[in-house]
Amino acid sequence: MVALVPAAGRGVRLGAGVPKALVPVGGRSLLSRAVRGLLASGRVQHVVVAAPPDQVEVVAAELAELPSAHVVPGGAERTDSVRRALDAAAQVAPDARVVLVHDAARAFTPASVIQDVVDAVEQGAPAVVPVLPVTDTIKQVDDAGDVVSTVDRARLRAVQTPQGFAIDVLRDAYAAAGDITTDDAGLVERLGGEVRTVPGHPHALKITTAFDLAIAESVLAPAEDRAPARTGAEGPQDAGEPE
Ligand SMILES: Nc1ccn([C@@H]2O[C@H](COP(=O)(O)OP(=O)(O)OP(=O)(O)O)[C@@H](O)[C@H]2O)c(=O)n1
Ligand SMILES: C[C@](O)(CO)[C@H](O)COP(=O)(O)O
Repeated sequence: MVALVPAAGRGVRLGAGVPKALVPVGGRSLLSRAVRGLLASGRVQHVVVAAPPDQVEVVAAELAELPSAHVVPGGAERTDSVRRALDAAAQVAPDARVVLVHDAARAFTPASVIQDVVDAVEQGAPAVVPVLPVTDTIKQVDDAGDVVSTVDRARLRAVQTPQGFAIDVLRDAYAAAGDITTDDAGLVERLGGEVRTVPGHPHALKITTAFDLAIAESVLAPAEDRAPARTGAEGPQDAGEPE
């Protein structure tokens, strides 16, 4: 089993000043956590990471402890990064029949989600995505931002990663891809391919904004990695800090 990890994004919405994949949470980068999570699932033997093109050596050093992780330069769009990793997978894992595509930004995805996706592909589904029901009311608006309608959310799902594929299905989808898409299963859909869903998990959220990062630091990072809680015995706090 080979997993592709697109990690070449800049993280503009996070605004951390470094590529998002290299942002640490609890002393370990999002990328390192995502790759270790895939390997710890017990279902992934090889990982191909698409790094920001100017950070390939930095990313390789970040993953140096993980000999099953390989690093290639990513591209301008997520689709370009996945395509480059998929091409490299032919050398890294030539016998792989199943491939996962997993955002570095979904660094806290539970092993059970990874295992469920792999199981569904191995049981014959050509493409599998983990999903969550939409919990907010959804409205469609016009160009002015005025509400046009309220969408029936009963059949809406928010899509996470890892997304799993029979590797030939993903190769065919990328060979046919004309435009960029926001997810890989979208390319399979365009070819009329079947895409199955399995339950996702709130912890598999995509860390996109500073708020998401705060959630990761305070809730998702293992307790031993978190900054110690204040006891009140540390002495005076910074001026201006709320009591
Ligand atoms: N050219 C790109 C753009 C995105 N990604 C990866 O795709 C995943 C999902 O993208 P997103 O979370 O939107 O990351 P960014 O593109 O970095 O975010 P932003 O749009 O805020 O810059 C991330 O792991 C990101 O590194 C990638 O490999 N190559
Ligand atoms: C692949 C993905 O994470 C599934 O939700 C998502 O589509 C990525 O989209 P982004 O706009 O590039 O963050």
